[in-house]
Amino acid sequence: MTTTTDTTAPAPTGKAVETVLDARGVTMRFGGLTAVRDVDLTVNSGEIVGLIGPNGAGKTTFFNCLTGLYIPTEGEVRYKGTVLPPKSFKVTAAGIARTFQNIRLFSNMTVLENVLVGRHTRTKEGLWSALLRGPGFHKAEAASRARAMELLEFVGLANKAEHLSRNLPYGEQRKLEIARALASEPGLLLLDEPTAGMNPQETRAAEELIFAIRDQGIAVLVIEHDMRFIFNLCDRVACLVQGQKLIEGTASVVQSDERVIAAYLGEPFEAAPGDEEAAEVAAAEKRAAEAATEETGGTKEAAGTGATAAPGTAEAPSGAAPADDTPATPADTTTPDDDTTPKATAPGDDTTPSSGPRKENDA
Ligand SMILES: Nc1ncnc2c1ncn2[C@@H]1O[C@H](COP(=O)(O)OP(=O)(O)OP(=O)(O)O)[C@@H](O)[C@H]1O
Repeated sequence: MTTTTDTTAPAPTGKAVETVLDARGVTMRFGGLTAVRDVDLTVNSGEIVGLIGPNGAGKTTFFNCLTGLYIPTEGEVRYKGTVLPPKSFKVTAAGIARTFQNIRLFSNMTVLENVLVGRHTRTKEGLWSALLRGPGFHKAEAASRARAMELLEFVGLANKAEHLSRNLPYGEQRKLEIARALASEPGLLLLDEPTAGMNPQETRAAEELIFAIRDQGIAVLVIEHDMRFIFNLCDRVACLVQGQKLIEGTASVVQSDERVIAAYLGEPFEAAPGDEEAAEVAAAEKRAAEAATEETGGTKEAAGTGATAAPGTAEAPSGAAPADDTPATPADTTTPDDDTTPKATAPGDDTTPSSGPRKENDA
């Protein structure tokens, strides 16, 4: 095993910085579509690195290339110096764990059982041992349960160990996914939109949890659309646009980059009316409608109905539930399904993310 070690910069812990993940020239093509093009990315020990980009930019595809779900068309991925095997369970065993954009828990299992499933790559007991249930099996099982409880304590779910996972609120299901990923004792944790569908309090708690994970010596690579979250959290951020890495740097460099702002928010439409103009139009329409009512002697109610409908205040689209806010279904943690199917979002889809880069952020 060759280990890539960069000793030029000391890690926060005082230890030498080690390159945990080294992705070089990763390209992933699906027929004629190049979802990821020649992307390089490293994650060092002690780091939290963010991966951002508009919908369809190739972030999840890149994650899938890192975790053995996809074999990159070109390029190479190394974990602590060793080229990763092209099988997701082997990647997990090597030391990379992940969570999914769409929660994938075993909904009919308890919270504790879900974490125990995550430990399978770290337990040596085989089929015969499990069937015969000898002393070795019981000892290993007790150790696994103890570790699983420790992890539930760590994420704040110990008091719900015996609950069915499907009964947990959404934010807690996401925490449970993280606990399950940690159960494989990874050196690198990949989080795909960990705060999707969370309220601000849950998002803040998730931020604290990820800092705590980093403090335990686990490097983190996180995809997120919530820019405030990502710029608060990450030591470094890389932005993908249409499969290519547009920029990589510290939060302050990336969040003030005009290309990132343009890619995320879209170029402002020059003639777009501001709030003031919209209010003026609304007032003018109201006056006109009132005048018309007086002339025709129509009812006040009728006038009000038509007149007060200011442009842009037409019935707002109903708050779309997060795409992954569906009850978790039993799924093999190593055999995901959704991520292997093409998504509806086209490359370059400029759907505005939930929040854009915030300059006021002091990250
Ligand atoms: N298995 C697949 N087969 C064909 N095309 C795919 C496949 N997986 C992803 N794609 C396409 O690759 C492009 C990148 O998709 P990907 O899901 O990686 O983007 P993303 O940045 O993660 O988007 P989002 O933020 O919406 O999750 C999209 O155009 C998508 O339709």
